Amino acid sequence: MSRKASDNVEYTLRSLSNLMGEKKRRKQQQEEAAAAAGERSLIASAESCTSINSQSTGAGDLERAARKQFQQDVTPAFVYVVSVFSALGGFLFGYDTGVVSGAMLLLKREMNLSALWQELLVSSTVGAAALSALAGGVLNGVLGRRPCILMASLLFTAGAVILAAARDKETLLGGRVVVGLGIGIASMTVPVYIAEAAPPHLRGRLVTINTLFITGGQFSAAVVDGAFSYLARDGWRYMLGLSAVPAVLQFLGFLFLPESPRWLIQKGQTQKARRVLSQIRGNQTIDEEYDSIKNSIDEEEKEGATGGPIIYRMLIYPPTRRALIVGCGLQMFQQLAGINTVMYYSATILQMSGVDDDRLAIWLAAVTAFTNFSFTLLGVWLVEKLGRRKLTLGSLTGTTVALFVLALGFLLSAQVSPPVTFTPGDPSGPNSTCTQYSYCNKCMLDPNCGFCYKKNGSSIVDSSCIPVNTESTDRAAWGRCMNETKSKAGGSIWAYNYCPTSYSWTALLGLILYLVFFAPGMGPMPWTVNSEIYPLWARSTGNACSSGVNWICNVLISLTFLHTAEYLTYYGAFFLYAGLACVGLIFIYGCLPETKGKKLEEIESLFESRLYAVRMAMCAG
Ligand SMILES: O[C@H]1[C@H](O)[C@@H](O)[C@H](O)[C@@H](O)[C@H]1O
Repeated sequence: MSRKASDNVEYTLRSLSNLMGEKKRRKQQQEEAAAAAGERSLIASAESCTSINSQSTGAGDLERAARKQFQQDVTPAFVYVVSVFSALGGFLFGYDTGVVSGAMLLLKREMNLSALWQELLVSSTVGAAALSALAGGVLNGVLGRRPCILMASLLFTAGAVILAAARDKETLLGGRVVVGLGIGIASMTVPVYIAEAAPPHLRGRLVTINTLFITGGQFSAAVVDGAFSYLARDGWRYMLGLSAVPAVLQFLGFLFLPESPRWLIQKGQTQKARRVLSQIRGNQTIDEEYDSIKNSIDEEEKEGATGGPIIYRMLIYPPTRRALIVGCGLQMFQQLAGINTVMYYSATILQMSGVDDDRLAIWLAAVTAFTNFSFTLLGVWLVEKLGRRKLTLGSLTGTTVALFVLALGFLLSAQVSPPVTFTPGDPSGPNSTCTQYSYCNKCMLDPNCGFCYKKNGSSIVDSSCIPVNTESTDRAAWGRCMNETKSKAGGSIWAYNYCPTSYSWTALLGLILYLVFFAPGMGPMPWTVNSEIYPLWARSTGNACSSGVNWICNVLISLTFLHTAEYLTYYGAFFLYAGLACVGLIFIYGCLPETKGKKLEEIESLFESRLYAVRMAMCAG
């Protein structure tokens, strides 16, 4: 692209930002310095968790008023443009991880995929994301944030094209790995980039927007899956290929967006860093911010003279070691609380609750994704009001209760599981285990069997356990439920993966409660907190490790869910997640400090030994 074209687009982006912010800024220019000074002293006074509790006092009112004034005065719209273009990486993360379940329904028929290949196509992306998130630490440190985001958008685009054009399953696998590599890099770079560009009072909100985009991507994927599921052929090509659109948009946008000023200062590119800082801070004076970043880098360089790989230096230096434990712990408990299992099995949970139309279940899964999205929006609003700590603790407490309700729902459903009342002759011979089960619950837990029944009013009659069709789980291998999958008046109903009981609403209640509580806090906070708790020299590596932990735990939970459910039953699996969430609650209560409103350069001190212990005791008290 020519220099002139690049200048034009940059000019357009700047004009867009100016249009949104300049007028108001000029009008209130004289008041800026006073408001900024007020903000700085207020931020300094908000040092400890206890000061957050003082919001109802007169000082709290004053703080709120000054903060509001400050935000109106000096937040240039350019920082929002930067955040939204970066968060397209989050959108693609959500879209590409979410779209595959709907695409798989069509793919497995058209490409005749075995269960192993289906599993491979889903988990190869998450596995590749784990690897590239870990590698992203080195890339971020060496190349900078901007080239990494550009690289991720290229990978997203290439992956989408490969997938849309694939003629065989091997090419599909290649495409899914390429997309996974993009997801991993984007997931660790975007939060860091936004956090480094944002002003302290907006940082939490802007980084949380990235998670809003992740859940927005998951919701869009569910809608696209629903819409293209009506296409008899090649619907999956559109589902998988459409992600090229936001990927290309992000690539083009990032050709004109700047590198992170903190990375530039670290690399000694001071003139460029100053230019970028003034670009993202508008007319606000940047000297103080520049000096504070520069000083902290100089200090880090003095302290970090010990040498050795960054991860080693992080581990031997107590503040960064503590930050790493907090960051990785948050990401681990986010996944161990089972979000992706709950999302993935939402259709099953909904079917359990009496939705016995497949297509309706797909659309209701979109409603689930929308609930996750809209409650993440609540998180965007709450993060600068409640702070990270309160929001995370409140969210995980609710999530734990919801997991108990979900488990209870499955338990009650298992206890009142309908019996098998009718055992038809088995054409596949006496070897089928399915026809030997006497209750639906046993039948449901065996992946090879399904429950075929009729309804007489509200009672279940003529019920049998029959092997599932090898081509599709939405019908039986033989017998009455071989053709009929839906409930017609007096017809047979095929229940795969669930049992029809009158307690299923409890699981539905658990599902709704889960999303309402998880989405505003446990969904976004692990990403947000990780983007801010490490000093600059350790930021890339810290985020690479914690994102890697997130993806590894994601694979672990998704791959083991079915086996866990087989050994422990469904309710056992959800009781296990609830137990893990309780452990997470204790961990977060004891270790997560409040970072709201602090400059990135101040946050390291929160993890210094004596202060850390005192602060954590104060927060806990
Ligand atoms: O923060 C996100 C979000 O909560 C998503 O819904 C979930 O699928 C991801 O695994 C998680 O990292």
